[in-house]
Amino acid sequence: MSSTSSLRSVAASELAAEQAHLDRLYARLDQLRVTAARRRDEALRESGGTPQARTERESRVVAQGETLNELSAVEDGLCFGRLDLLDGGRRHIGRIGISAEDDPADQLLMDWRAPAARPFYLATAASPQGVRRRRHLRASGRTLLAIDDEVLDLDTARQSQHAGRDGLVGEAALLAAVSAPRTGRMRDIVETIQAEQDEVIRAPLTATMVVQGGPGTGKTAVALHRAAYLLYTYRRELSTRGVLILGPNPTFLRYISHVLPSLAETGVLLRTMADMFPGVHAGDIEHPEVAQLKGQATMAGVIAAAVRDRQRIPDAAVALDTDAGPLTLTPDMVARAVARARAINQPHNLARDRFGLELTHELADQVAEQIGADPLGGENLLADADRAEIRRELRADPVVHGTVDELWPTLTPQRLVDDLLSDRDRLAVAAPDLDERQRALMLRPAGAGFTPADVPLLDEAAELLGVIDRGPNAAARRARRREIAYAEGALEIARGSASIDIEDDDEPEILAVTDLLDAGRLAGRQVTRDRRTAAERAAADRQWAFGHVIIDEAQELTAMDWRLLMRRSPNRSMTIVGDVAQTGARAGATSWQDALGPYVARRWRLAELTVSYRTPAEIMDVARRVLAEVAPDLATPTAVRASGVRPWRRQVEPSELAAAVADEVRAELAGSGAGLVGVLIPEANRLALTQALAGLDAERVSVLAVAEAKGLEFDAVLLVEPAAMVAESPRGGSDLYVALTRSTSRLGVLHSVPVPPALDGLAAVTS
Ligand SMILES: Nc1ncnc2c1ncn2[C@@H]1O[C@H](COP(=O)(O)OP(=O)(O)OP(=O)(O)O)[C@@H](O)[C@H]1O
Repeated sequence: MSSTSSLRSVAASELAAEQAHLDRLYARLDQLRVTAARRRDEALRESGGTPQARTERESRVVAQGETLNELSAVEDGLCFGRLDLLDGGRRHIGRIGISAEDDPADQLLMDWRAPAARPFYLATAASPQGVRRRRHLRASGRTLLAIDDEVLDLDTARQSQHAGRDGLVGEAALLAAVSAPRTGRMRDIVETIQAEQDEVIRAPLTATMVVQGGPGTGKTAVALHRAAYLLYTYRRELSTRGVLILGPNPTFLRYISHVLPSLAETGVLLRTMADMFPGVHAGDIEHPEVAQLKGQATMAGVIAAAVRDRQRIPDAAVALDTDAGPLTLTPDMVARAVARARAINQPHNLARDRFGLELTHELADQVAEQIGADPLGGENLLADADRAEIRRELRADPVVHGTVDELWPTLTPQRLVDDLLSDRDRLAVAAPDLDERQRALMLRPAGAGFTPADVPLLDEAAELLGVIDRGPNAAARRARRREIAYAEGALEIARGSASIDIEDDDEPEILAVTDLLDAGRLAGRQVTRDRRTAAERAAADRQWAFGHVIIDEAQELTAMDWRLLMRRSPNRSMTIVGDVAQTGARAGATSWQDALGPYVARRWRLAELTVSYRTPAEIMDVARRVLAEVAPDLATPTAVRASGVRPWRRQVEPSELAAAVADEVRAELAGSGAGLVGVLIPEANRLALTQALAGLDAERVSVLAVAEAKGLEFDAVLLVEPAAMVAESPRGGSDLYVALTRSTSRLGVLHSVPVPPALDGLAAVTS
């Protein structure tokens, strides 16, 4: 039960007291900023000193700069709540923690991520968690506007006998937040996190957790707040190893990118799959069927076969004109050298030296045969030292070098994949299980750019090829990698033999070693002299092992994508966020167990989000009918509110469609509802509609195919020709479900051909 008090009904003294506290907080914030700026400037002014002193100084400049960023990011909504406890205590809750200048123990403001702030999100009248009253503060800038109180003490609640509005925490603040017009940038939800979301945000670091939830249930918001929570709680581990957040497309990354700084966090790498291979930007889009083929797990075998195919055994003997005289390289000699080089189980580029050595041995034996043979048929007359000398000479022989290059070339992943996808014969050898048509589909000209579906293939190739690291500090890097690999192995064993099954026990009482230590720490701290942040270093290092990996829209990932990501997350500390009902990619997931099973068996935890904060009840009713066809066993989330606006549909002549869409968009822009308009279209209509809408307010209007609208939201959505949208893809039903649920309040459908049956019930309007 909750009671809400507005500005008018709260005693003026109460407001004045809160404003006074806010004033004190802002004064302290200003003071902290001045101190951080002064320290940074002092460090900048210092000069000279030993290299170590310089490095330390630079780190201080970076650290103070980060502190300043954090302090400026919390200006708006610095303090948004207060808990009054049953024991008489009181805590103000805000975006960061602030203590009094003269007494660090005097906590003026509690960071929302601190354990003591948790009751702000969890306490209810039925389970008050020591809280008597929860207060939401609404401010504009530094001025307090209103106070919303919820009394959680059951006695007080009973006495007041107000009409009950149970279930949601901080209902007034929540409804205000979800009803506000959208700006095209995601906002943080720290003021109104709900209990089921809080469970996910504060789950232990080591878990592999899947967050399944329908559209608008806050999966993205929760994932971002989890990143902020983890960085706050496990700062030491994560500041060295970083957190990766993977999203579906650049528009989506732009949409969410400012949320984390406003949560006062850095050290996070935001990426799409297209950028997960350093040095390659996979910009091109390709046919969904090709992407599907490239996403299948069997492609790992195809890449392995492509690498083996580059370890060539000639069909016939080859004559070599070496400095030691003419020699004959037979297929048998090469086959023996290849077999011995493969037997050392090293990646292709690293095993190449061994191949060269073995080949030289074979050739040296031939030279020895020629010049050391005993004419009387006895043992070869050459001494070991003579043979060694022959081998040395052959190793330096340019003809032998050239032969090794030809038979076992040093390869980059880019070259291997490019050669494979642009050569019919190579593809036929490496992918015999694909049929002619499929291979023909995959073929493309040499040197054509890479696509996002190529990225995991490049990564697979890089694993199998190995990198010959010759840059500065290469030896140190190799040593470091060996240490981490060893440590990860040790942790994996510890993890595998843990007696607790995390599925069965939410709060394991016995700490496993992996709860205490990760490989980075086990192996010693990540190399420190590098001044870049963990995120910057991770971006440049293909083999970086992240401290935590967060994946949004994870249902879109293919089996090959998962392989890449699991390499970046050897400790499997992951938050995997998605909705299997919204899968658009043909090789995307329809079952979490199928996607994750190969890596974590059943050791993953499922959290479900059930309330939609975006889509109003009227639109959710329509979406429900679509979902019933797409995924009958999944439930649509419950809408947190109704908008009072009925979704509609209007049929027009095909020739009038583009103009009708433009008219509707203009009407939206001119209407009273501020905010964004999303025009969601089938690919086939893109050109006509882009032309028809050219010149309209680009800040507020977006014309997008469904794949581009994943994860986004608009105040009003116009859905164009849904039947074509459904027909365009084998996952068309899911696309329609995604499209319908992008709206926060208004939905209209414009079509020239009949709509899919699930939309028949929409109110039909004429112009
Ligand atoms: N506790 C909350 N308080 C206020 N707003 C919230 C809360 N949870 C979610 N929202 C808002 O609801 C909207 C939908 O959230 P979000 O985009 O994270 O959902 P999603 O589950 O990722 O959706 P989709 O599956 O469609 O991508 C956002 O505007 C978000 O800010």
